[in-house]
Amino acid sequence: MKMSPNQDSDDVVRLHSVRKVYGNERNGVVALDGVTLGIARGTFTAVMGPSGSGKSTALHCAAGLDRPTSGTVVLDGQDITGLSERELTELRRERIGFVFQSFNLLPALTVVENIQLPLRLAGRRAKRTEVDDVIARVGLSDRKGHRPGELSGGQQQRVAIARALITRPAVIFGDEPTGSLDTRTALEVLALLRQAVREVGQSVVIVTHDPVAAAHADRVVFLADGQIAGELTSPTAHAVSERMTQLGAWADVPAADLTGGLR
Ligand SMILES: Nc1ncnc2c1ncn2[C@@H]1O[C@H](COP(=O)(O)OP(=O)(O)OP(=O)(O)O)[C@@H](O)[C@H]1O
Repeated sequence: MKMSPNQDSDDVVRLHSVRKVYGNERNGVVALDGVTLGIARGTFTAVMGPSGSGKSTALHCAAGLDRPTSGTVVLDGQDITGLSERELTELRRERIGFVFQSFNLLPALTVVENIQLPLRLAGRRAKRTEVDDVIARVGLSDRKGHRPGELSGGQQQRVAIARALITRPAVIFGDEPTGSLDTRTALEVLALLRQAVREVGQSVVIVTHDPVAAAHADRVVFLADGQIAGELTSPTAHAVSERMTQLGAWADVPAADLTGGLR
């Protein structure tokens, strides 16, 4: 395993000078413009920022779903920037968990089968106790044989969380994991993610537009115009909203100026 010289050993993810340009450098869209960011292991991080600020791109680069144009990404101690497609697929399958806004469950499979799927794909046999334990943790022990279509949105997202937890990944990435849930269900899902961080030391990184969701995190990192535009630790929903308002109001100011202005 290759460690980057700037790697903090407690960082489960580290982006170093990550730049992502869609299209070519001259006419393309600069989605990330030199992002350097470390995510401490065993913490819950929320990424926020105005629409188009590069949040999803940052998450996709960190998770090996997208390749930076330049810069490096170190995940769980491994520089993933130079990996082949096959190696990236394996990495995503074995060391990363994903929770999406749209749940992405397989409709023909039962709850248990959906949760076992990542282990099966990795050629591992799921121990029944392991699966039972994770199902109990998300509170779906009485729904094991149901199919996704027979479950509420919140229950489906809980299946997705169980599926993400089953491989004990280095990091769970969530792209708007509560985006399609009502307030109360969203809070339940956030509490589950929080619990995974607290009880098993899971590392979780989510992108969200919701200050209440972000307030469940240990740390909120703000992006604006593809650059880091500040952060909050132990955030409150109010403080997050205020910062978002400032970022929106200052949308035409270069992000470099914002960083100074916010501190
Ligand atoms: N596949 C793509 N091709 C071209 N441009 C893209 C592509 N994906 C994203 N972009 C552009 O890159 C910039 C950052 O997009 P990104 O989706 O990362 O932002 P975001 O902060 O997640 O936005 P939102 O909050 O609206 O989901 C935007 O200007 C977007 O239009």
